[in-house]
Parts: sequence; structure tokens; C-alpha cells
Amino acid sequence: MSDVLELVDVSVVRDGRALVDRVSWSVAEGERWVILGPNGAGKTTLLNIASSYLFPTTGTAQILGEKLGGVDVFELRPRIGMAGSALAERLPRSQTVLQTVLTAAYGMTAGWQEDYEEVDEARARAFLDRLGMSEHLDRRFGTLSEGERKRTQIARALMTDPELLLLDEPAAGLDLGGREDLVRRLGRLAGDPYAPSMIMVTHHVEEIAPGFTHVLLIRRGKVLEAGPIPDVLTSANLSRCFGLPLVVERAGDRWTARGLPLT
Ligand SMILES: Nc1ncnc2c1ncn2[C@@H]1O[C@H](COP(=O)(O)OP(=O)(O)OP(=O)(O)O)[C@@H](O)[C@H]1O
Repeated sequence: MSDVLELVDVSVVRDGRALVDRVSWSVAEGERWVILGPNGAGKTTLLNIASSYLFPTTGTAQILGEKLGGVDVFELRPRIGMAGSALAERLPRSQTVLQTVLTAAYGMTAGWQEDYEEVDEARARAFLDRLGMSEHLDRRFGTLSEGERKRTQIARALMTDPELLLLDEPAAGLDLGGREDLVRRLGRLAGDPYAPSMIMVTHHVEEIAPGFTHVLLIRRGKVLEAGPIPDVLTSANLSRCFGLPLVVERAGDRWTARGLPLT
């Protein structure tokens, strides 16, 4: 299997501080990765490299077979789907849900004046249907609930038929029902052999959907462990990652974690 992402000894340094510190990591085609770690660990920084929006200070990053720095990122970016709050803030609040997804086919966050192809509209409707948004096609993006907004963004990210899908905290801010609904939908996507390779950033093991295969644990910019979920997601590793004693349990195809009581 070819590598979708390959980071070799990558550091990102700002104001003399390494936000990501000598990270080597590879993601093979078809794998579904979770990046897990505490606030400020460097998760979004890693995702920003994977999306080609951030270049390493040192080390090399190869995305979809192209080396960052040696490729026109404007050719690379349409091959990568992204959903996260940074992008959501750039989406016009007055556009409808259908328009929001459809504009992705043309590589834009705005602009409804284009002549959209019927086939693109059919695709946009199909992705929105898959994310449970069919009832809301004509709603304005700015009026959606947090959960509806997240699901619209994922449909939008899939619109360009990406080879790599990046999800930055897709379940953040959702209530229990919203989270579980999203986890089920992500599980279906992760289990689809035709779906792109995926990397999802999260703070919570409860948000790991069935079908995700690998996890990278990061703390203070350094990778603690990376590999298949059942091998890496242990109580000892998660305790080290979050800096307090934690018990991780597997319940069927889901995960939970809780802190030990203070003595
Ligand atoms: N442009 C920047 N200049 C300086 N420091 C930055 C910059 N961008 C991020 N940081 C810092 O780098 C560290 C890693 O940030 P990053 O957003 O990658 O963490 P994260 O793991 O995604 O955190 P969170 O879970 O809180 O979203 C943080 O301490 C953050 O304050």
C-alpha cells in the first residue's frame, strides 16, 4: 500500500518553541487514523501540515506522494477534504446547506453565481443524505445547530472526492445524541472501502468511531505512540498522554476512558 502521508523528522518552530517536535509518522492508503492528545499538544498543527496549509520548519512532509515544498499546493489541495471549525468560520452564513456543499466542487467557500452541473447537485444531495441532512437542504448555514453544521461540513469535504479526509474535532460541542449520531455516521464512512483515507483529531476516546484503525498519541509536540488502536490505546499509554491515571476500556467496537478517584 502506498503512503498517503509521510512525515520524516518534522518540526514546526514558532518563537523558538517546537509546536511539533521531530515527528515521524506515516499513514498508508485506506487507514483511518485518530490523533489523540491534550489541549495544546500539537494535534491541529499536525493536521495543518497534512492539509498542506502549514510547512514544516525542518524535516520533510510528503502528502499523496507529493513532497511539500516541491509541489504546487493548489493542485494538491483539491485532493484533500477538510472539515473543522477554522474552515466553518470561512463559510458564508447566508448560503443554504445545498449551496455550501455544492461550492466545494468548484474549490470555493463562496460564490453562487456559477453554473452548477446537474451531476454535481446530485452528488451534493447524495452526500447530504448520507449525513442525514436531506431535510435541511434549504436552511441557511448560519442558522444550523452545531451538529447540523458539522454534518454539512463533512458532506462538503467529501464533495471533491478526496483521497485524504481530515476531520478536526468533528464531535466538539455536540450533545450526547449529536455525538452518537455523528459517531455512527463516521463509522459507516470509515467502514466504506471506497471512502478516502481518514485522519481525525479528537480529545476523547468515546469519539472514536468503529472502523478507525490506528491512533497517534501526542503530548507537548512529541509522538508518544502510534499504531493499531488495540495495541496503542492502553490505560498506561493514555495516562502518560494526558498526564493523570486513566483507565481505558473497550466496549464492543467503542472505547471509554475515566480517571481514577483521588485518594
Ligand atoms: N502560530 C503560532 N504561533 C505560536 N504558537 C502557536 C501557533 N499556533 C499554535 N501555537 C501553539 O502551539 C501549540 C499546539 O497547538 P495546536 O493547535 O496544534 O494544539 P492542539 O493539540 O490542536 O490543541 P487543542 O486541543 O487545544 O485544539 C499550542 O501551545 C498553541 O498555543
